[in-house]
Amino acid sequence: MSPPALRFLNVAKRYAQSAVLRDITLDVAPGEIFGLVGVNGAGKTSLIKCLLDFQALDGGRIEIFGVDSKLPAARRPLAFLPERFTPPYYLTGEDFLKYVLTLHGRQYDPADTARTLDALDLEHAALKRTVRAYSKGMTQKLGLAACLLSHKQLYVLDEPASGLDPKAHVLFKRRMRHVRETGAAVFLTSHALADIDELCDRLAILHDGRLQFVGTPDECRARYGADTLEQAFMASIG
Ligand SMILES: Nc1ncnc2c1ncn2[C@@H]1O[C@H](COP(=O)(O)OP(=O)(O)OP(=O)(O)O)[C@@H](O)[C@H]1O
Repeated sequence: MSPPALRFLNVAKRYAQSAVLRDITLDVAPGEIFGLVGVNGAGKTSLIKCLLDFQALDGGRIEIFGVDSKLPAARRPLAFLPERFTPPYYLTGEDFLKYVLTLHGRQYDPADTARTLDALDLEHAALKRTVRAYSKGMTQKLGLAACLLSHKQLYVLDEPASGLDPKAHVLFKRRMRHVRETGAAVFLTSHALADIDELCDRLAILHDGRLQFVGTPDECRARYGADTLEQAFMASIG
């Protein structure tokens, strides 16, 4: 049996004396879109930083396709979009994509790039401009394009729809479904519960450092006797 795309096993993380993650255990399957939700400061970005080995764990273990996430090789099948994506301002969009693809060990493919830009509604001419001239939404689209062009098996996206206009938002969700069809896994955070409901196969609610719920949106509503995911979320965080 193939290993999960992501496995968190009894993960614990503290900052000084303050526990931010306690006993987090969770699997994400290949071909699954998984959403992590929680109030500001719940620990979502901290969990992602632990997964990427940007921060050391205080307990537990994280595996990426069965490999300990502390090993650099574990992160090879993964593309990551940070919460505040800020590419080097002096590069053109095209230079940035070429640079990232080099890091991923891939050739720059103009046809693939054009398709990906269309899929995110980023005008092709923008690639010739330096990133300093980009709006917030354009910058976010560039970051998403860089991830998608890597054609990885796992996408870790911290608030990927942040700053996207309504059209790009719709196109982004369409693209995520396409990614799922290829068998890749997506682990994303979002504050937009409507997106989570529409897009995610399963979600986890992180609160007070613990997972309060893990399951499908329907299971979440049923668990809390709620009509909407918003109501269920509010009930889950008490
Ligand atoms: N490097 C750090 N040192 C100390 N405390 C930190 C550090 N990084 C995060 N924290 C604290 O850990 C808690 C969780 O932060 P984190 O950024 O993981 O939350 P989040 O769920 O991603 O929040 P948001 O939804 O606002 O992005 C917060 O209380 C934050 O202040």
